[in-house]
Amino acid sequence: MAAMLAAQFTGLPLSQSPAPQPSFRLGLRPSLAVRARPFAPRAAASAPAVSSKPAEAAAPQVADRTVVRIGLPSKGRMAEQTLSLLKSCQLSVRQLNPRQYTADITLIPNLEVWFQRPKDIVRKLQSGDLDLGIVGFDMVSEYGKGNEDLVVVHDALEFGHCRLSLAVPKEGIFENVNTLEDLLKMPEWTEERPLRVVTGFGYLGDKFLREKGFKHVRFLSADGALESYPPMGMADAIVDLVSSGTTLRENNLKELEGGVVVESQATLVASRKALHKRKGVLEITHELLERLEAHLRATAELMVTANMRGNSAEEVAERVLSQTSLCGLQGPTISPVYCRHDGKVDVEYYAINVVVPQKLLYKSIQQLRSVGGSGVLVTKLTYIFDEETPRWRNLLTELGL
Ligand SMILES: Nc1ncnc2c1ncn2[C@@H]1O[C@H](COP(=O)(O)OP(=O)(O)OP(=O)(O)O)[C@@H](O)[C@H]1O
Ligand SMILES: O=P(O)(O)OC[C@H]1O[C@H](OP(=O)(O)OP(=O)(O)O)[C@H](O)[C@@H]1O
Ligand SMILES: [Mg+2]
Repeated sequence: MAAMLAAQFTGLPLSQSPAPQPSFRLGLRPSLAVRARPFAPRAAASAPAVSSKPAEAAAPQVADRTVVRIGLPSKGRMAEQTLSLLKSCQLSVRQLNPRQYTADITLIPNLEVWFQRPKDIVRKLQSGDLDLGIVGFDMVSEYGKGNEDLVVVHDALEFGHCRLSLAVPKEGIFENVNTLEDLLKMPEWTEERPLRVVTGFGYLGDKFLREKGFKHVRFLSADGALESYPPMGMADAIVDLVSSGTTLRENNLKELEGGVVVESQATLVASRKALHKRKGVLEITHELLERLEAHLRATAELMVTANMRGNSAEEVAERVLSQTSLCGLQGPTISPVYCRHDGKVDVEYYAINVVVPQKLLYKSIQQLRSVGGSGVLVTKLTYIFDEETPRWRNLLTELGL
C-alpha cells in the first residue's frame, strides 16, 4: 500500500523524502506539535544540507569551532522583523556592510551572526554549521522533516504569522467544493488524471494529503507566484502560505475547511547537539530566551502611573483594587507623594503604578478616573522578567538537564 501511494505521488521533492522522525517537542503549542508530527516512514535519506564531499571535508572544523553561531534570515519579510525584534531586546545586530553575510551582537561577544536564506538556516542547523536560528515554523517543519536534533526553543516570536493551506479555484468544478472532504470525494481524481497540486512545501504537502487519505495526487514544485498555476491551467490546487488571504482572493482561489497544513510564526530554533556539546550555546540560548520572553511579555502591557488623593496607602489601595482592570501583575504599587506645605512635609497624594494590558488601556484609565486618579502617565515597558521563564524550564527538561 505504501509503495503504491509513493508511486502515485510524484514530483521533485517528494521522490527524495527522508525518513520522518519524531516531531520537535519543545515549547510547541499543542496544535503545532500535532500538525508537525511526521508521516509514516518511507525511503530513508538525510536532509541534503551540503553535498557530501565538502561536508566531510568541513567536519573537523565544525567540531573545533569555539564561537557560537546564529542564523538570521538574509532577505524577505522575516529579515527586517528579526533585526527589529532583536533590537528591541537590546541585541542590535551590527553589520558593517549590507552585502556581508556575517555580523555580530555587541552584547554577546561569543556569538557570530550569519545571514542565510530561511531554508538554509534549517539545513545548517542540522548539518552542525549553525547552532541557533530564527526562522518560520513552516520552514522548520518543511526542511527539518521531524529531525529530533532540531529543538524549538521559542515557538511564538509574534511575527511572520501565516498558515500553510490548501486552496482551489472558486469556480468551475470546484464551485461546490468547500471542505477537504469534498475535494477527497471528487470522482475526477484517478490514477490517469490525478489531482495536480503545486507547492513549495513538498514534504509537508505530501504528508498532509496522504494522512487525509488522498491517493491520486501529483505534486509540482514551484517557488513563487503559485496562485497563478490554477488559472493558467497548470495545477488544480495549491498548497501555499496564506496570511491576509488577499493573494488567494485576487486570484479567484479559496481555502478549504480542514485544509490548513500547519500554522506558522517566527521561532527560535536550536541544534540539540550544539546545546549539549558546544561550549556557550546553552548560556547564550538562556540569555536570548530570557530577553525574548521578557520583551514579548512586555509588549502586550503598559505601565500606567497616576496620582490619587487619599488618607493612607491602604485606603487608596481599596479604591484601586475595587476596579477590575487595575489589579496589575501582582497588584498596584502605591507610594506616598511627599509635598512641603508651610515648611512642613506632608502626604496628600499617592502615586499608583499599575501594569495593564494594552487592550484594556482605555478602560483602565476610565476606571482610574472614576476612583479619583489624575495626572495619568502611560509608558511602554521593555521587559517583564518573571522569576523563571517557563520555556527555559521546558528546554532543560527536554535536554534532560
Ligand atoms: N504572506 C505572509 N505573511 C506573513 N508571513 C509570511 C508570509 N509569507 C511567508 N511568511 C513567512 O515568512 C517567511 C519568509 O517568507 P518570504 O516570502 O519573505 O521569503 P521566501 O518566500 O523564502 O523568499 P521569496 O518570497 O523572496 O522567494 C516564510 O517562511 C514564512 O514563515
Ligand atoms: O495571504 P497574503 O497576505 O496575500 O500572503 C500570501 C502570499 O505571501 C507569500 O508570497 P510572497 O509575497 O512571499 O511572494 P512569493 O510568492 O514570491 O514568495 C505567499 O507565498 C502568498 O503568495
Ligand atoms: Mg515568499
